[in-house]
Amino acid sequence: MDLIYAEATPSGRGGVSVVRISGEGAKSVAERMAGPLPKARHAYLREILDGDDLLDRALVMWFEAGRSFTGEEVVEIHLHGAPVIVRRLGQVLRAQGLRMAEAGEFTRRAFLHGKMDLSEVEGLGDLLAAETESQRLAALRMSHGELARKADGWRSLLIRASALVESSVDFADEDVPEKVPDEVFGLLDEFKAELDFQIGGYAAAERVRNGFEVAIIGPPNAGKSSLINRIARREVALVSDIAGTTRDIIELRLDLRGLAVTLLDTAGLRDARDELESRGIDRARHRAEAADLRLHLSPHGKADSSLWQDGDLVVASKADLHPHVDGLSVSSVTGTGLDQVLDGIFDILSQKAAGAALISRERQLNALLAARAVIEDVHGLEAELLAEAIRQAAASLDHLLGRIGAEDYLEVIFTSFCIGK
Ligand SMILES: Nc1nc2c(c(=O)[nH]1)N(C=O)[C@@H](CNc1ccc(C(=O)N[C@@H](CCC(=O)O)C(=O)O)cc1)CN2
Ligand SMILES: Nc1nc2c(ncn2[C@@H]2O[C@H](COP(=O)(O)OP(=O)(O)OP(=O)(O)O)[C@@H](O)[C@H]2O)c(=O)[nH]1
Repeated sequence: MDLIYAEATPSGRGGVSVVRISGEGAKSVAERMAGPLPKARHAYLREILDGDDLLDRALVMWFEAGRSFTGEEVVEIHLHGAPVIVRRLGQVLRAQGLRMAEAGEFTRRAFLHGKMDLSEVEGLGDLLAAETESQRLAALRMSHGELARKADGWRSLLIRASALVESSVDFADEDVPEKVPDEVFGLLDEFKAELDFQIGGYAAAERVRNGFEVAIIGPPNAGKSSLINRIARREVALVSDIAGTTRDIIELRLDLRGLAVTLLDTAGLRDARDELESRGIDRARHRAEAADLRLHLSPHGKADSSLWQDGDLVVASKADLHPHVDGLSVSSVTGTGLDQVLDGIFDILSQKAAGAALISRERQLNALLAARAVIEDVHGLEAELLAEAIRQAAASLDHLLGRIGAEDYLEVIFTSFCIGK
């Protein structure tokens, strides 16, 4: 594989810029510029030379093939963080025949050399995209192989089951119908329970990864836009005392005490006065129905019964104008009650988040559903068919970890990566 390089740190001015080189010969490329680098994984402060020209004084280290992030020989040059220095180094490297890496190419090489499986690559992608603590934690677990280790455990169950089935075939008396040992079904039931647990917790994990949706709904002029503005601490939605101001849905991405949440401001619910308002209300209803939680907002703290779902939150608005009512109330003018409303949302969503599985992508879900489907009705199957079902379940696990069929998927995932990762 050819030698590639890229800036690993974000481009621009900063304290330090790291340029990474990967591929066979990376070390000699670096030694030509920086002098001898005797020990792998040791940082050397060196003058980086372009011929006789001093390019920078930098920290340089190398990693031997097989013991690096990509699995190839890797060099890191930690330069002063000025774009002009990075640019100059790039020129020198290209002059030596190196090529600038594509987005995700270092990680792709790590995958190709078995340093990471597909779930770890996905976890790394999530980690780089994480905006909140819960996203960071879930991504970190995934990128450190937690799902991969689980899947290896399941694979061991299948291997044991498969060995038991084989032995029942091998030693069966020709005249007596072979009997599959009960233990096989015990193992498969155990596997099935693990799959069910992950499949059952997929939706919550997906929400943690992509964010929960909370729709603020209520009659016109209830103060929905004012509330979302107060939470955003800026004017994301227009506020007016004209009923029916909000028509389209306005989204606000929030880090709510570590959870990623999208708040939706929606059109006030009433019999629409015109076509445009009517379309806005339809939209509001659809999004509200599909949301993870509805916050019913109105001056008197009444819920909209046509959109009510168990566990919804009811909040009285304009608390500065109205006497205290039972339950939650908020004033977007004074801010009274705002923390309690946010706490209320957080409590409900964090309960949902607590049910999160490890799998959080549709691709992962599909792999597990496929495994689940082939072992659904195995009880009483004869040995040959049973062995085949177990093989197929194991193949689904191979899909999960990208041992089969990863190529197309990698293309998709790496387009979301930066150059240098
Ligand atoms: N300077 C620097 N910092 C970094 C990275 C990096 O590449 N360079 N990372 C890049 O993402 C992350 C750390 N991840 C890394 C993962 C594996 C290896 C590595 O060398 N693995 C070898 C050796 C393992 C060992 O000796 O324990 C291997 O897996 O064989 C290095 C960094 C975050 N910080
Ligand atoms: N006193 C007081 N007035 C408020 C409060 N919240 C909103 N208002 C006022 O109520 C009116 C309607 O507020 P909006 O936030 O536009 O209400 P909305 O629910 O988004 O209205 P639609 O877009 O018509 O559905 C505006 O005049 C706001 O200034 C509040 O907490 N206290």
